[in-house]
Amino acid sequence: MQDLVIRRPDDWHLHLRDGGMLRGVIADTSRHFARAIIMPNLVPPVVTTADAAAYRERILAAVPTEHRFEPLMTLYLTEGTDPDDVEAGHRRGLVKAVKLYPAGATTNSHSGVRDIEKAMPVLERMAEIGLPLCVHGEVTIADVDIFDREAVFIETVLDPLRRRLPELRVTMEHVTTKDGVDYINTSKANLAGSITTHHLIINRNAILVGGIKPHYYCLPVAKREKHRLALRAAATSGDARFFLGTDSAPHVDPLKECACGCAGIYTSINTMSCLAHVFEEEGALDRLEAFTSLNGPAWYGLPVNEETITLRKQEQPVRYPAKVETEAGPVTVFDPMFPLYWAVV
Ligand SMILES: NC(=O)N[C@@H](CC(=O)O)C(=O)O
Ligand SMILES: [Zn+2]
Ligand SMILES: [Zn+2]
Repeated sequence: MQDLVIRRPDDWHLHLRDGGMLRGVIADTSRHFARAIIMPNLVPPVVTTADAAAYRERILAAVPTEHRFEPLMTLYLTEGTDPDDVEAGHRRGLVKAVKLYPAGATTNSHSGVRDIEKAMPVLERMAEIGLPLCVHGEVTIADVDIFDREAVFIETVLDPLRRRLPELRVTMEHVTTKDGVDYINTSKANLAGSITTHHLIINRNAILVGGIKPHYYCLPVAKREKHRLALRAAATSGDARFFLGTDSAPHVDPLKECACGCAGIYTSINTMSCLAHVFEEEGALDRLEAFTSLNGPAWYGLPVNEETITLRKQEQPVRYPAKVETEAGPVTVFDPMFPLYWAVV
């Protein structure tokens, strides 16, 4: 038996959805995580400070009474977003970031940004007030190969934007490529990246070898092995620019297991077990805390959590359910394809 005590972790990219799904999944996060950056891609999206305030109340109402959990709210950037509303939400401490979805890039992104020019007044205001922009970094150009969409986004959208607005603080969310890791590593300031649990574990073979596996499909889609290795190196490096954003993204099974399945992998429930396994494999258990509990708060300007959690390596594998049952329907849990021995006790 081996114990690892770390500060309570936070999740810097999480989808909780709403209604019955929210009620079904929230405890899997609030059991282990103290805070999470909540993605605003509901239908309709969380666009205004008033939307975010109302959504926050719905989340808090769903948290089990025995858990302490703070949702960190984000606004969904549209071409009509009002800079004054964003600033007001930030000033009152409610809005922690604004999220850029290129229109059509991922789940519920149709209200996102088509022409970044139209979002410049908001982005300029955010640069002024120090409010981070979270980006889903993929282009949506039809003739760009889906495996290249992150690298092309960095070159054609993100880098030009950062040159134009060097003061804008940008979180590259769910980095999936070596290109992304390299871009962050060479940046001097105002850029950080979140990395998911699943992208540290699977490459694109998981989706396609031996039959099509919809529960390994997410966006950005998992890439080649060399990219997974670059993500592992970044996550386990201790470098303050990289931190955990699980991108746990529940969809009910019928919407995954069909002819046009949704993108998203549900990892909230077993993320800490998976991460301890990965960090142990990389000989970096001593840097797990930086990735899950220290680097994120530093980037978002928040205090670290005072509470701790204990991870224990057990003799027998930890049992997680194959599916989480919610009022909205069953949600399949991420299967790392190896037994997990680390449990949160
Ligand atoms: N990651 C995903 O595959 N899906 C996310 C959207 C996103 O984060 O891109 C979702 O909302 O389902
Ligand atoms: Zn995304
Ligand atoms: Zn996401």
